Amino acid sequence: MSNTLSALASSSEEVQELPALNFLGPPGTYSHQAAFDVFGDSVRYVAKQTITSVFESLSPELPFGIIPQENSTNGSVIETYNLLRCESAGRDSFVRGDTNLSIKHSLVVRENVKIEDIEHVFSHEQALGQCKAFLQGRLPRASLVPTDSTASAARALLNAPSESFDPFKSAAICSTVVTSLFPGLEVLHTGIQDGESNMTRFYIVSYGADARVPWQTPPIDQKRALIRLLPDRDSLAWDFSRAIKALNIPISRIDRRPSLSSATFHDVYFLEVFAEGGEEGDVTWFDRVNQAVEKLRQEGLEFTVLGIW
Ligand SMILES: O=C(O)C(=O)C[C@]1(C(=O)O)C=C[C@@H](O)C=C1
Repeated sequence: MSNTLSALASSSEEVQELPALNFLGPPGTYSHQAAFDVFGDSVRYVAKQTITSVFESLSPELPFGIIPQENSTNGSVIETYNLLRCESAGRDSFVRGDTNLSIKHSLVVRENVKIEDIEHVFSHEQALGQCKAFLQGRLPRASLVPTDSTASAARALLNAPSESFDPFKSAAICSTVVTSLFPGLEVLHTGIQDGESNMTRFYIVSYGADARVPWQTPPIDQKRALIRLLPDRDSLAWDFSRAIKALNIPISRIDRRPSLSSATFHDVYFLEVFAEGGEEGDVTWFDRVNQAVEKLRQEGLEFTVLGIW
């Protein structure tokens, strides 16, 4: 896996012709690995610095992307839901599928750094949140520093020492893959995530609802859709069951973020719906979702379909 990821980080002419897929870089992030599992060598991988820039860079030239959506230990990825609040979601960019990756974190240091030397631990805030027990048990006094990604935290350890940063007193939490991509780093501990199973789910996103997704290993037929709902009143005075009754379709999860309006306690809701038992019958999943949201329209509720897959 690591060799393949590093090969993909280089850009041959053949690769230049493949459809581009934005991922949270640098190479070696979990987003990169999750993308590689489903797209293999069918896309050109374009590393972006943040989850926000993965999403905001979607365009006819950079039509595909992958963004983390939730983790089984640490919960929803807030940056992703904040992006899904924007007007461009459901107008220009759409969710086209999802994929899961089992996440095994390692504590990585610059060669020869010992655990007793570590004063600072760098990583993406999701990874820091997924390793709480290890950090409290083994590095209770270390300061925890959030970074744009797990691999960028590891790569930063190779920087020269400066007044504000000492790589010889620092560690990163990331995948072991990173040590083969960035020589000079070594693994101190593996499997440091809390709990036995730690899984992150990612959304595959595209520019335009119809762009053909270049799956190499397509996920099994998923029959899901994501609907963004915007109540007209403040969320404390709003009866959510109105929307659930109107939709009348199985709902697997509801997420909620403050809306982008300036009204106090005005929240936006994200409802992920699914076809029970993969059922279809005479009506396609696409039509079923559209019929369900038509009921929301009849109720006078404001909504946007962010993706049907
Ligand atoms: O930083 C990375 O490696 C990422 O791909 C991001 C991310 C996330 O935001 O959830 C992805 C999977 C893990 O849960 C930790 C971090």
